Amino acid sequence: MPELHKTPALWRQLQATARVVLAVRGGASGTVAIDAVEAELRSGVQALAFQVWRNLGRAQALCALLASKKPPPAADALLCVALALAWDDAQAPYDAFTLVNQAVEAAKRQQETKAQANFMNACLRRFLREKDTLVAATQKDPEAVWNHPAWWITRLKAERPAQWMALLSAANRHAPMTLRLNRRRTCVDDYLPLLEQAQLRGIHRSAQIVELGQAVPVQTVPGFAQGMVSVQDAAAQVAAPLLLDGYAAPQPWRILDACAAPGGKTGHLLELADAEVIALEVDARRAQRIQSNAQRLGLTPQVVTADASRPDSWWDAKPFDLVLLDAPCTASGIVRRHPDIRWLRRASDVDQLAAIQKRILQALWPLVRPGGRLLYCTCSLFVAEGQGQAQAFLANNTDAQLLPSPGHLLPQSEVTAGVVPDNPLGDHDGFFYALFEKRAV
Ligand SMILES: C[S@@+](CC[C@H](N)C(=O)[O-])C[C@H]1O[C@@H](n2cnc3c(N)ncnc32)[C@H](O)[C@@H]1O
Repeated sequence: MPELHKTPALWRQLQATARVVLAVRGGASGTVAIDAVEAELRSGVQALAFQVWRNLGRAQALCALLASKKPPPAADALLCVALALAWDDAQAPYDAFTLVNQAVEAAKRQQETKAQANFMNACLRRFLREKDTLVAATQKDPEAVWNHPAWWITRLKAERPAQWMALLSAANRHAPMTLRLNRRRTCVDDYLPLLEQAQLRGIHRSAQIVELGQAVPVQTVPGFAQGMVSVQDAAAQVAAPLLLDGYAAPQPWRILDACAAPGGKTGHLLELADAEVIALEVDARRAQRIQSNAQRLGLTPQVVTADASRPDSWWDAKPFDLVLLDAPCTASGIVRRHPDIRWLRRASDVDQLAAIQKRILQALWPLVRPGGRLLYCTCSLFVAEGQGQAQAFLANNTDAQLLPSPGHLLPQSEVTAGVVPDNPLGDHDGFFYALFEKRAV
């Protein structure tokens, strides 16, 4: 008889989710930790883990009230998973009793938490009895209210006194699934009917941007396999046109996409321009993704695996017309898509990453030909990785001038003044853009 498809037991999913949460607490990225989950459990665990990260501040505060002594790491992670999923009836994927029963079952059935199963049972039963009082008691803890680490909240509050609450709320919402149309293969008029045939709602945002009414597995997006579309947030789609539009030097242009993997912006550049594009990436495994993404889109960048901050090791001394530097950053602007990031980062990462960004920016500037452009961007909300970086760069490089640039693209933003102005925009990730031109001598 054929085996009937069965959903894995919830206690197994909770065990795997707690392992993923523990891995991120230990410094692994959520994506890598979820990829390591066995295939049968993976999609369920991803949904649970995302919800846990969006509620982990509250769960940790509840855990501190319930357990006078912090349990060992594996038990603590499982306890936090149960509390994060059960504390709010409106969001809970299962009723609180089921979650508690299954979490205790999960604890009993694995070596690393077995010894704490009775203790966890006592904590979680008390939680069920006193839920409202306990939740109310966590209400004065900012980490519980905003579900971000305290250092992050403090930093955002200081940098954006008028917007920090809106930004933190936006970071806990779900992001839309946004497509970029490959204008070499389709256009809005041809593509929207394909979505309709697939019974998907497409919201037409611009010539190349279509937002889906609901997220679906990427393989089921019409025309994805045929390279008609890519999945890319609307803020990330600002990069290629910003760099290319209005650049008047004779073609073909020589373009460097530094820090290129997985190649989202490389593909966009090649969709828009007939140019020589060199896609540079320091991580060899990630560099392979540039190639496969470009292949799907029918594009041919030259992929080079090397360190952008060390041009002596890869540059052929031919200047670039245009350089796109999408620098490594805290990714604080894309936490709604990667809710683990806020728990992975440490306060010290901001300055460390800003120093790396500065080093790469300084190393690449001499590679731009006079009259050429460099677009600096990060998917960060923090000033040190955006406006601060751009201001320091302008102060240190008198041959650089700032062209009209969006500055910080903030979800839910209001306008504030500055050398690089903040930008008022709607529902997209947080990004920063500064476009520099090298004065012709
Ligand atoms: C923000 S991601 C780039 C995203 C990419 N531009 C896109 O649109 O798909 C930053 C990338 O820079 C790479 N990277 C970090 N340091 C680098 C360096 N020194 N040289 C080259 N690449 C680097 C990282 O491995 C990562 O793939």
